[in-house]
Amino acid sequence: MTKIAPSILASDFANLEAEIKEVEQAGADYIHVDVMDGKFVPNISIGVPVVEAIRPVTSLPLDVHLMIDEPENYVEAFANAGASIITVHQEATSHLHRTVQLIKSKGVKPGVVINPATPVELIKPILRDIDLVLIMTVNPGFGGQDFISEALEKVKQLDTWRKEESEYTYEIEVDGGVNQHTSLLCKQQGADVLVAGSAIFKRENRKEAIEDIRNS
Ligand SMILES: O=C(CO)[C@H](O)[C@H](O)COP(=O)(O)O
Repeated sequence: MTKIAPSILASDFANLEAEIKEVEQAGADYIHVDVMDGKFVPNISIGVPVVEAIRPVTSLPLDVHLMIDEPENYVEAFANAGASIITVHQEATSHLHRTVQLIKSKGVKPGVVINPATPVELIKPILRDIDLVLIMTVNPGFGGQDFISEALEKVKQLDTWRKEESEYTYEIEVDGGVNQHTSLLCKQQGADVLVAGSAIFKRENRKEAIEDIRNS
């Protein structure tokens, strides 16, 4: 069954605990946390204290997407705050292998994410070391953007590689512009986890929203 990771970027921050509990009850599999530094992406969102604050309010894995330059400097802080998965951008560090090993050493699952214009071949050497690959279908930084369908070729390639190579155990996650229509395209190419912000939190009925995305 396709996993659904609601992105709290689109939630009501004044009621974050209630928002998280509602999507957990509604069947979410991960809570997706978008961390932005105003440098790697042109926006600032949430940081370590928020991850620490939400850790006790849900039993779901916290899927922490670091949209920050030199993420290696913050791995320990997010691990200590309670991240279950830490995903770093290939474009944001000169030391991808070292950063992935650092995440693992903290007992956290490592993920690698690439922007829409980044070729998937660039991360092939790291695939056997990671638990998750995140394919961006928008340019990161903001919720509510249009889905870039060209990026789906990379989902298909990742699915092909993992069918050919038993050492690859990564989940394929897609993020950006995912809704009940675009979700079908993602699943058809082999995506396992779908991140959705606006399509879940901007709807009154979160259960229906999650089911519509999962069952499209
Ligand atoms: O990483 C992100 C933005 O950089 C968000 O997770 C993503 O954009 C989700 O928002 P939406 O579903 O509204 O597109």
